[in-house]
Amino acid sequence: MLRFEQVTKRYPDGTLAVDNLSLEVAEGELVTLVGPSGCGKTTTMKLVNRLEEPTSGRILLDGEDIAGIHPVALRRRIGYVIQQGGLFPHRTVLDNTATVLQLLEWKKPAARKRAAEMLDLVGLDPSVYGSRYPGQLSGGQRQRVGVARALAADPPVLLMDEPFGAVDPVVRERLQNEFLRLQAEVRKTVLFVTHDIEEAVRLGDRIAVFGQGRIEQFDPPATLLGAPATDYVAQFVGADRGLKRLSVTAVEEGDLEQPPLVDLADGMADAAGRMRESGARWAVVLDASGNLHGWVPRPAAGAAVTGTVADHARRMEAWLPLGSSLKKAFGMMLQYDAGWIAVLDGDRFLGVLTPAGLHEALRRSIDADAQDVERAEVRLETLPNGPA
Ligand SMILES: Nc1ncnc2c1ncn2[C@@H]1O[C@H](COP(=O)(O)OP(=O)(O)OP(=O)(O)O)[C@@H](O)[C@H]1O
Repeated sequence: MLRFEQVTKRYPDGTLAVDNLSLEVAEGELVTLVGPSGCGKTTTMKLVNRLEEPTSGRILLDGEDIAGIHPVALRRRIGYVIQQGGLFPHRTVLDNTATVLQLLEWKKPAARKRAAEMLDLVGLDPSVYGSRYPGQLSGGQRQRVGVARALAADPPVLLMDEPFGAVDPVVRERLQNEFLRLQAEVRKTVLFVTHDIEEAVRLGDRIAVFGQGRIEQFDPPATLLGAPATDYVAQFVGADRGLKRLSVTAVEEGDLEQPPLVDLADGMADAAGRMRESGARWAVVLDASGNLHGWVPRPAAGAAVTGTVADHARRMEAWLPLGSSLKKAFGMMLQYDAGWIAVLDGDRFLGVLTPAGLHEALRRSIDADAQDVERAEVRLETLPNGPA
C-alpha cells in the first residue's frame, strides 16, 4: 500500500534526516514511528505527502511512484493530522472540518452534512460544537476536530504527526482509545508519529523504532517488547518493558483455569461434594440463565451443610471479555482485591484468570517471541487455590 524504497533525505544544509529508509505499510495497517527528537520522524511523514522531496529513493502508494503524482492530487488521497490540530482559528469547527471538501469543490450543503457526520464520528455533537471557533474548545476537542477533518474526504491513507502530543495524559489515553475504536471501523492505512513508546505500542499494529534516520527495529508490539533487536531498542523501550507488555498481551482461553461450576439453585451439600471431589476450595456460581453470579467457598469438613448454593453464594462482579489485555486483568484484580477474574465470551462463562495464570501468560508470550514457540504448545498446570 505505502512503501518506502531506500529513501534518503538530506536537507540543503547537509543535515541527513532520513538515511536509506525502507519500510512497507500494508493496507489498513497502523504503523507507529517512534524515536527521540530529531531522528527524522516528521521528515519521513512529509516525504509521503510531498511537503519534502527525497534526495534519493522512492515512495510508492498503491504501487505508484508518488513522484509522478501531482502534490495536490496526492494530498487528496492522504489525510494529515498534526499536533494541536492545525485548525484555522477564524473558521468555525464545522468549516474547519469541511476544509478539504471545499478544496475538492464539494457543494456547500453536502460538505457541511459530511463535516457534521465526521464530527459525530469523533464524538463531538455538531449541533453543540459545529458553530464554535477552535479557541472555544479544549485541547482534546481540538485534536478530535483535526482527526474529523483528516477523515472527511475519506482518504485511504492517514498521516498523524504527534496528534495527541499536546494534551494531558488522561485526555490522551481517552483519545487513543477513541482512535483505536474509530480505526477498527474505518481501517485506514495509518502512519503515526510519536516520541512516546507507550503510545506507539498501544496503537501500532507494528512499530518502527527510529535511531538517527534509520529503523532499528520494525515489529509488532509484543515482539518489540519481548525481544528488542538491539541495545538501542532495549534502552528505548525501557527496563519496564515486561510491564508494558501486559498492555499488549491479550487474555486467551488457554490462560484460564476451570474451577467447578455450580448453579444458584443447586443443593449446597451437592455443590460441596463436587468441590471436594475436584480438590477445589471454591466454585464459580452461575445464575438460572447461565450468567456469572459469583462464587461460593467450600464448607469446612464436617460442618453441617444446608440449603441451596443461593444461601451461601457471594457476589463477584469482576469479569472481563476474552481478548482483554493482561494489564486490564491485573488492574481489575487490584481494584476488586480478587484472586481471580472471570472471563466471558459474550455472556458465556469461559473460566477464570488467576495471578498465576496471568504470570504464566506473560512469561509464555515473552518466551514464544524469544524462541519462536507457538503459544498453544505450552500448557498451564496450576490449579485454582481460591479467592485471595
Ligand atoms: N527544513 C530543514 N532544514 C534543515 N534541517 C532540517 C529541516 N527540517 C528538519 N531538519 C533536521 O532534520 C532532522 C530530523 O528532523 P525531524 O523533524 O524529521 O525529526 P523528528 O524525529 O520529527 O523530531 P521531533 O520529534 O523533535 O519532531 C533534525 O536534525 C532536524 O533539525
